[in-house]
Formats: sequence, structure tokens, C-alpha cells
Amino acid sequence: MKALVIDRIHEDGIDVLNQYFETVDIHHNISRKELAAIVGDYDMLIGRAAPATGVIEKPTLEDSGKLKVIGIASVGLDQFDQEYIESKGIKLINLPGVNSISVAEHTVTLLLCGMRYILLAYEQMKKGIWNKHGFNEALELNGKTIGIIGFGNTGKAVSQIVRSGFGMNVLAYDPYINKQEASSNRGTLVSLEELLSSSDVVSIHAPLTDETYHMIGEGELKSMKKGAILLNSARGGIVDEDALYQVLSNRHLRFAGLDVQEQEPCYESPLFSLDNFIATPHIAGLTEDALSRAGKRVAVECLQYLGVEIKEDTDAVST
Ligand SMILES: O=C(O)C(=O)COP(=O)(O)O
Repeated sequence: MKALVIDRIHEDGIDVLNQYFETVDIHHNISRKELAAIVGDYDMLIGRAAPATGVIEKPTLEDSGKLKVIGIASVGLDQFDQEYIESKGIKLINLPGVNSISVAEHTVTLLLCGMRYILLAYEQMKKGIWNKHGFNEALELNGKTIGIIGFGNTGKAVSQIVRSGFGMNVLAYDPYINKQEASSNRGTLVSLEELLSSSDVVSIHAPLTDETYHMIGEGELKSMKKGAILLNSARGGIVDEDALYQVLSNRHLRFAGLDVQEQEPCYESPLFSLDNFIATPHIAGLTEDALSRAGKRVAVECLQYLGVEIKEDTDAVST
């Protein structure tokens, strides 16, 4: 059997693949055209949620040959034409929850970094400015309210950190869960309107779908409390960036911290000119821990799908 790896997968996962496959080909910078030409020679294709090739859709899989399974060593499925993949008889495997802790910890890092002016203060220090009283407007998080949009694995992990670590109150908006599920994860389920108007911090942890595309637009941003904070470590397309620019530049929002942009890679943005905006290049889920776990798990789950019996000593963490 043959496996094709088209994105950076942790070496622990590649080790698992090497144990079971005759051939494991690794092509990190393959173009869509090249992929389309060779994909049919492989039983398994392994990639990431934001594939280096861009969206995996019709032309790429036209000649899918013996391809039986596509494994994604992360979570989001928005870059995959799921219906088409299914119609070709190919199984798509992703790993819900595999990087939740990493994404949640990164989200809280963005929150603290912005709230305590870490980047601005250090930039000034490097310029020889000792601005001791320039950041007195920072607030404590204790007793404040965070509103979490999308109360799945990552939303719940954020809830856990900010409640037990900072004593924040947690509101949750998620049309797919009930009150009990929210409360057993330390959140109070509310409508989107109530969440936006009552939260000091709003953090997005929903998938990008037709339903969530630009769900946070001008009206929603304006309905947030004056001085509130917006965090997005989910998908860029959920927030209308032009509207975000407006509410940041007129200081309706205190700041925004984004790990994701509508267009990625993102090399420039009007948002970069604002001193109340911070961003990272879609790295929230990328830690050694999450990558190793995901690499092993995606390999094992795809192998199991192909009916391969996994040796007992194969180390696949099931978190
Ligand atoms: O798990 C996800 O959905 C992520 O956003 C991480 O994306 P990546 O696998 O790094 O392309």
C-alpha cells in the first residue's frame, strides 16, 4: 500500500505510516495540478485542515484511482468539498478535539497579550521608552464575562481555563448544544444577541460554514459592549474584517486578537496599522504536543479504516 503526505505531519505520525506502508511519499509543496496527476496511485492521502495545495475539490480528485481515504491531521473541514469526496467513495477523516487544548491556550495568550499591552510595551522598551504609566487602562479578567461562540471542544477548553484560572463568568452561544451541556462545562447558554451585548470578551470557536460566514459583521460588532474585546482562533471568514477595522479604529472595541484571517496566507491588512490589533499566522493549534498526537492519530485512524490491524505497541494517543 502507498501513502502520500502533502502537508507537515509530525515525524511520530510518519513513523507510524512507515511501519505499515510499503511507500510513504512526502510532497510538501505539491501543486494542485501535480496532486491531481498522482493522487490516484495512492491508497491514502494525508494533509492538514488548511491544505498547502488549497481547497481539495473536484478537479484534484477527478482521477482518484485507488484512493480510499483522506486523513486530516487537524480539525476544520471547510477546505474540503465533502460531498464530492464522498461521491467518489473516499472516506474523509478529521480529528475533532485533537488540538483543542493548544488552541484554547493560544486564545488565552492573545487575550492576555492584548489586555496587558505586552507587545506595545516591549516595542517601546526596545526604543528606549520606559512607559511605566502608559498602560494603566489594562483591566483584570477576574469577575469579567467571556462569551464563547461555538461551545464545542475548543470553546469548552477555553471555558475551563478562564473560569478556573481567572474566575471569569462564561456565556455560551451554540445552536447545537442544550443548556445542560453548557452548564456542565461551566457556561450559561444564551442567544447570540445576549452574548454580544453582555460580554467583556467575545471568543469565536465555531467552524466556518454557510451559516457562520460573516456572522460577526457590522451590526454584531456594534452591538458588543463599548471597550469589549474580540478573539478569533477559529476561521477568518466568520468575522467581517472591514467592519472589524471600523470598530477598532473608532475604539468601540478595546482590541481584537486573531489567529486566523479571511484570506490566508495574509501578508498585509489594514488591521496591521492599528495599535489595538494583534494577530498570529494561524498557529494556535500548532504545538509539539498537538502535532505529535495528531500525526499518530491520523495515521492510525486511516490505517484502521483500511482494515489494517494495528500492533499493540503502536503509540496512538486518543485524546
Ligand atoms: O485544526 C484546525 O482546524 C486548524 O485550524 C489547524 O489547521 P492546520 O492543520 O494547521 O491547517
